[in-house]
Amino acid sequence: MNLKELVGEKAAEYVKDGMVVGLGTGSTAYYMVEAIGRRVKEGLDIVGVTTSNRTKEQAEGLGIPLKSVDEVDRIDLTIDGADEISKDFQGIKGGGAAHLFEKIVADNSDKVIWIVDDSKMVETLGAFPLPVEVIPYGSQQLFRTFEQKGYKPAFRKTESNEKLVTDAGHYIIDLHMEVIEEPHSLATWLDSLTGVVEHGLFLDSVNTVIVGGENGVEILEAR
Ligand SMILES: O=C[C@H](O)[C@H](O)[C@H](O)COP(=O)(O)O
Repeated sequence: MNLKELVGEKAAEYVKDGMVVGLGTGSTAYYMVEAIGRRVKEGLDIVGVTTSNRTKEQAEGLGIPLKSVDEVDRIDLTIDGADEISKDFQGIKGGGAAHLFEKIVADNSDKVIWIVDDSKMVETLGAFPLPVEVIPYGSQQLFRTFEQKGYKPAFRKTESNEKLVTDAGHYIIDLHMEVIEEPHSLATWLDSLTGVVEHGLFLDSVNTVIVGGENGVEILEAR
């Protein structure tokens, strides 16, 4: 079993009958969705809320009952992957371009679990490029603003070298900052920019991190 599968299966154990469960996106979340799908086939009674078209297709294929985020009062638990997690449990997400829907689902969840392998645990955020989801109209102007700040922006591209379009119809500009000393002030600044829909800084968001390493699974309580 690889580390992504290990943490995915561990996280699925947190899901109980009657829960509304946020289903994250990515190669690690994939295994969690598979594990929940197996439990649903065995009789687990839950409703899933997906965070991307990819996860929706996977969950539908597994027969997991689904509702949209707007059809539920509240989400009991969301399980998702992450791209980087700092010592104080702040995170970067969006490597799979799903962070807008993921943040909406996380913000409406009573509890959030992230599942990662230990290579994602870092001292300080920033080595992973920070995804910023932007409205196409005016996006070149935002690109210039990021360039002037020295953030080394790059539009996320598809394999055919087109600008990637997210599930919500936006572009992504990745910021290559190397080190993010003050994630909260950066988040406040990004939030203030017209045309920025959402960025990949998930601050004070996670409750529990399940980390897979060569010695097995470690469970870290963040808050
Ligand atoms: O947009 C994608 C999500 O934020 C993912 O959860 C994140 O990129 C981690 O993905 P993976 O488990 O594939 O490394």
